[in-house]
Amino acid sequence: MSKQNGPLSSSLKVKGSLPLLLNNCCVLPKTFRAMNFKSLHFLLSIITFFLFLSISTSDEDPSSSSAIISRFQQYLQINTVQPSPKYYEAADFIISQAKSLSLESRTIEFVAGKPLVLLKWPGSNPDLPSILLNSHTDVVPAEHHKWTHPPLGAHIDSHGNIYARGSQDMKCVGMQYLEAIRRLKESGFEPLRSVYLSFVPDEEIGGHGGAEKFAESDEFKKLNVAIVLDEGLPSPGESYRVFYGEKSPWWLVIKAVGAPGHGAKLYDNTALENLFKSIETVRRFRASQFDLIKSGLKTEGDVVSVNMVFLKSGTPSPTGFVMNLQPSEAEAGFDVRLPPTANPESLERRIAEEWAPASRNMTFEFKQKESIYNKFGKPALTAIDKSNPWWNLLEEAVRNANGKLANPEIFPASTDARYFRNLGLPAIGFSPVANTPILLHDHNEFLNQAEFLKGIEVYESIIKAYASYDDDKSTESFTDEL
Ligand code: MET
Ligand SMILES: [Zn+2]
Ligand SMILES: [Zn+2]
Repeated sequence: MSKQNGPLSSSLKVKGSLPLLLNNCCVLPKTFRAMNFKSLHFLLSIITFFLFLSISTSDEDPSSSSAIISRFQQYLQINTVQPSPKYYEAADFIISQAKSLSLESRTIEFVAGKPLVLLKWPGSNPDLPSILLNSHTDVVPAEHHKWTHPPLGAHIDSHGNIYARGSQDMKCVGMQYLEAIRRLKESGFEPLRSVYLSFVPDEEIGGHGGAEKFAESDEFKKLNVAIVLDEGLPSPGESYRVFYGEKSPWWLVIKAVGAPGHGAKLYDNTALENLFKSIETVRRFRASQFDLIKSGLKTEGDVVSVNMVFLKSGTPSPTGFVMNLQPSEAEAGFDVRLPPTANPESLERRIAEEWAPASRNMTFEFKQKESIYNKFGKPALTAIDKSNPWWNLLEEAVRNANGKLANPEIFPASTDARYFRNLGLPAIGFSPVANTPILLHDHNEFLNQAEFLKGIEVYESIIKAYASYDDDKSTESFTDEL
């Protein structure tokens, strides 16, 4: 099920040849007098060679900004687009990064063909609970022709914006973790607690073959994790958004049936008429929830969101659809998300009685339906007060990196963090990306390279604070009290 990825290897660092070059320069005047033209030419060639070597090797310095950005681009260029992500390419890339950082690595396949890469930076006190930095390797599809730059190209424009699917969601975070560790190692920092990094598959299709199985596994138990960090959202402003809970996805399909007939005939009880009545009811509910946000009475994280994501009906023909036949079946799909404060029973009643009433022969099914409660029957929320030392450490660490946290929120969509919160573990959603429009799942997703680099410093500060935190009571209160 799981395999080690070979022995640890130390990082290979190519240094420039500047000292040698300077030595050459210093002896130049004296040597010059004693030289004929041929040997002078020879000496100049050598100098030019070392100058060239110095410039070209400084580009290869793994800590340089250009090397960091180029590694990010490489990861973005790997096609991990759902529904056919090239997971092994991503795994190979991550393992090669781990080797260059002397991190231990392991690949676990909870589902065949869906590797999860687990990296470890061992702490000096293995008895202390560990830190888990989670990120998903898959990305959602893109409509290539609607992008200004190809979604797998990682093109950098004149403003330094890197265009790619996954640049915000969430290959950026995976790479920022690794680059922060690179910097910490270079600074000589040694963690007290072990730091694990999990690169998981399938988040974008529910996480069932990835984080869900991982969180339930014995392998996970053995890691003795105290705190999980996972993705957040970019912040359009200066302050970093941060999340302590999230909405639960209910992916709902409503089905209508009705009498078929001539396309020219007006009659009652057609499938599409029945479906339209439901769609109108859902639309009114959606507007009522949205109005609560618009009026300022509630925030995005407090309301139920519902959006229609597909409509399916009609009788196909070689030229499109048959135009003079009213279909006998129709269905619509809705992405519904419930905040932790929702009343799931009341929403389910609403669906059965108003959105898909049996009185109109309507039926419904859930493609996904997750509880808002953790396994202890309590809302799956991470404490954001003094009772949670990890929260205070995060606030302080971000401040130390000259960043500011916005007020903590409920994540409006879903992330793998929910599988860890379900265990009663604290999990914080945080992407250190500010001054950036939110373009997750949108066209032209991009991230500015300067913002990406700044985020590495923020993680450096967080990982340092977390991995140094010396209190073995840090997990006790989280398993059953939330
Ligand atoms: N992160 C994705 C989303 O929120 C997939 C989550 S699975 C419900 O849509
Ligand atoms: Zn994501
Ligand atoms: Zn996503």
